[in-house]
Amino acid sequence: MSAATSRAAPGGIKVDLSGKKAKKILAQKWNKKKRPKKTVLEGQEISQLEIKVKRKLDAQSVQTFLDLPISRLTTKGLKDSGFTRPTAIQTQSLLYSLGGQDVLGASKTGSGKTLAFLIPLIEKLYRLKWTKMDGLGALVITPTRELAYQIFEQLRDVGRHHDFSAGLVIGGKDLHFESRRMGECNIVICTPGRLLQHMDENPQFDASTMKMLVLDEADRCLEMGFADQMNAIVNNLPLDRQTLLFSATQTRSIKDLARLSLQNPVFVSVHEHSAKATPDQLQEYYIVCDLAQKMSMLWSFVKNNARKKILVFVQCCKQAKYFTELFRRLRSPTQITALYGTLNQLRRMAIYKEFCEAERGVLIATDIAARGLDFPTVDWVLQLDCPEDWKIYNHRVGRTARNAATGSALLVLMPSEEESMMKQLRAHKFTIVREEVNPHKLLNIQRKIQANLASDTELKETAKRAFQHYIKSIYLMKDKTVFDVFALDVDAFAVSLGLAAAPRIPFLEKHMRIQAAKRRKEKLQETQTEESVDNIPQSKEKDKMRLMDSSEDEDGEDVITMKRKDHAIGNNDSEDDGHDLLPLLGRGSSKVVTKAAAVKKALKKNIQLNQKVKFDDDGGAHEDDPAIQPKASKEGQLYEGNESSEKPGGGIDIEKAKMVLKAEDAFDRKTERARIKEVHKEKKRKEKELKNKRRKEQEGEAGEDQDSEEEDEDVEDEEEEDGKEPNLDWLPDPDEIYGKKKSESSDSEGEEDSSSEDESGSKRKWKPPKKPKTDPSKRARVDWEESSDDEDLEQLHDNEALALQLLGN
Ligand SMILES: Nc1ncnc2c1ncn2[C@@H]1O[C@H](COP(=O)(O)OP(=O)(O)OP(=O)(O)O)[C@@H](O)[C@H]1O
Repeated sequence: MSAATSRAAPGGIKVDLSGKKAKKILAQKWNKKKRPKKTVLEGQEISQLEIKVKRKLDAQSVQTFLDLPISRLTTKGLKDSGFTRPTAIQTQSLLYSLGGQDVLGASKTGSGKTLAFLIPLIEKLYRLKWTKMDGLGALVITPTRELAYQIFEQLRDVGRHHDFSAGLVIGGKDLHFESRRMGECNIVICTPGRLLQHMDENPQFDASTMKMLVLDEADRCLEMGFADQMNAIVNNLPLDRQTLLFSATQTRSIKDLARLSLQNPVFVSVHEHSAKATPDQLQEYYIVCDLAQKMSMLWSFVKNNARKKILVFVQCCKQAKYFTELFRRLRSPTQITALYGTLNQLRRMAIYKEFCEAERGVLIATDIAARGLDFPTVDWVLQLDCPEDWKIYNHRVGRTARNAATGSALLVLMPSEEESMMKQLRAHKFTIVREEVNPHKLLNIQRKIQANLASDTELKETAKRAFQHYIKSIYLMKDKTVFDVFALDVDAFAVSLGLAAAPRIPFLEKHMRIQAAKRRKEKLQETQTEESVDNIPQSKEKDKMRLMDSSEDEDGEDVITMKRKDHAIGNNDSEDDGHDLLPLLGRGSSKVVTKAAAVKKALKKNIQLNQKVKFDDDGGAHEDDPAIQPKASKEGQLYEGNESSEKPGGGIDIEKAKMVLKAEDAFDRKTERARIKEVHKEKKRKEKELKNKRRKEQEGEAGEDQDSEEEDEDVEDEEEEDGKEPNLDWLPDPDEIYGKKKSESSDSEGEEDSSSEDESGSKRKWKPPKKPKTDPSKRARVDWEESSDDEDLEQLHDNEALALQLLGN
């Protein structure tokens, strides 16, 4: 078999055939006299094989691959690769697939499904006497690049004595580069995304000749959002093909796909009646620990198992990246690497191969490593973060204890995840033993982490992103019975990652705001229809909460720490029902209840309103309820006197009420001004008395003249105050300015006005004072004055509502 990749192929496999030179070689080989001779031999064998496959074989009679109707070249390849006895799934499925039937196969992880579909694939093309010139004969679709690569490697191994060309189409390379090679491939192993791209953009892609389709881990392809595309792919392939579909987990979606793509399939489920879902030799454990403990837990585990080969699963790429970088800085006692989707392809492949070859070490990976990957001799699978569901759990733990080897798996669950996840796992026949964490054995590395982050801003950024992406991935999880983002102690989690405080999580804040708004709208609609009086105090309470909450929202703080049992994304309203988000989001407080409406409702029910108590300067309490206080203005008194006649039929004359309110306001203002004036007068009087007393003591009679002048001044002031309506306090103080100028004149002669005379006492011509350029205090005062009008207006509106109540009595 030749491989249409640029890699050198071991074991006599012919390598990359492309370009003019390759075509020339191909033509020469084709013309060699040896070729027809070989074809005659092959023809004879093929005829025998055709007869054999039609015979009904008993699975019990199959001990080795030689017992099966498999070509000599394939059995030789199998033997050379170390495979002599087929596994259960291989025997069971080969009995049908070699005969040309469609097969839907399921078996435990590591039980040899890859060979179960590769052998019939090779045999099919061989028996069809497929040559390089016949184009595409078989297509294998698999979810991840690593898995595609692994299948490709196994194909090269077992098919080493055949003369087919095979190619990997997994992206990461130029589309034209792949296009050229695809035209020369008899077998293409691909990921669904890249295959679709070729179908859409590569005119040379021709699947019309195809005879065999393999869907490996098809359920994963469907989960990755390729359901429609997968259906489109299979519908565009020739109908006279054979289709094989294999997975360790059979789901509803896979059965739907099988219905579409397989014709009269044979269902081969080897371990269907097994008491345990996972390989018998796999030991499964779980522990419960808090999110903030996970870091120490991982470090302790790595330290204690430094001689082992460990695969660690985490929730997202950023975590894998951060943990790896951090542990390297902390001088991990063993080699530590990370495998995740956002790495470039070459790096991914290099890491994958490195871990395959390693005897010990730690690989921190996301779920791209969960399916199908066959890392040899993994001792431990540690699931630091809970898997999405039982299927992912199954695939993850399946990376150890493969093909009769032993292995152990440890699942770390948070208290909020335990009940629901364990229920799910037990329902699917996973036998997991709970272990207790020995707190004394946990190595606390928090200080070390913090120290590292303090000296490395890049690492700190990585930690921040790990935090945010983890929260986001939990939030996006479908199964809200297991994953409750609001149950997470984010502050403690941030600290455990070495961060001083929890970074903001804007998407979550936004989500919560949207949810709150939605609920408010719903509530508004509800309360509009049922004006239940019993709701009044609640509404008030909720309104208060809403206001508090909105401010909290804006700050973006304390959003996560509150508990909530579910938080469906999108429109899953029904799930939200019955869960209490009120304390934070003001759920149900959506109706904006005006004061007037509240008062009306209260009055209807004779609810006693709270009384506002005002304290005067001497600490005396006065009730400030306008309903109790008598009207002070003329208009008010008049209105009060005629109150009963003013509201015929119990109605309220709002215009009149407003007018009375205005008059009352004006009266209040006047009274207040008079009070202030009185206070000033009193103060000045006291000052004057004091001065007089002093002067009398010091100067005797001479002080009397001075006093009378001052007295006059005071009188003037008072008169001015009496007469002035507008407040002119904001104007610059002329005394201050002139005084200043006077003192400045001596310092800056040149700036002095030419009209001003010297200090000899001659008259100074008045000039409007320059407005000080910056005088914040005064400007602030002007602003305040301006805004006070608005406040007055607001006050007016508030008072209006109170007046309504007043009038309604
Ligand atoms: N007949 C066999 N004899 C010995 N070893 C085998 C045989 N068939 C497969 N193996 C080995 O068993 C291991 C697991 O095989 P394979 O990866 O095909 O399992 P799988 O069922 O596809 O697992 P998964 O469900 O995880 O994808 C591989 O290392 C493979 O080389």
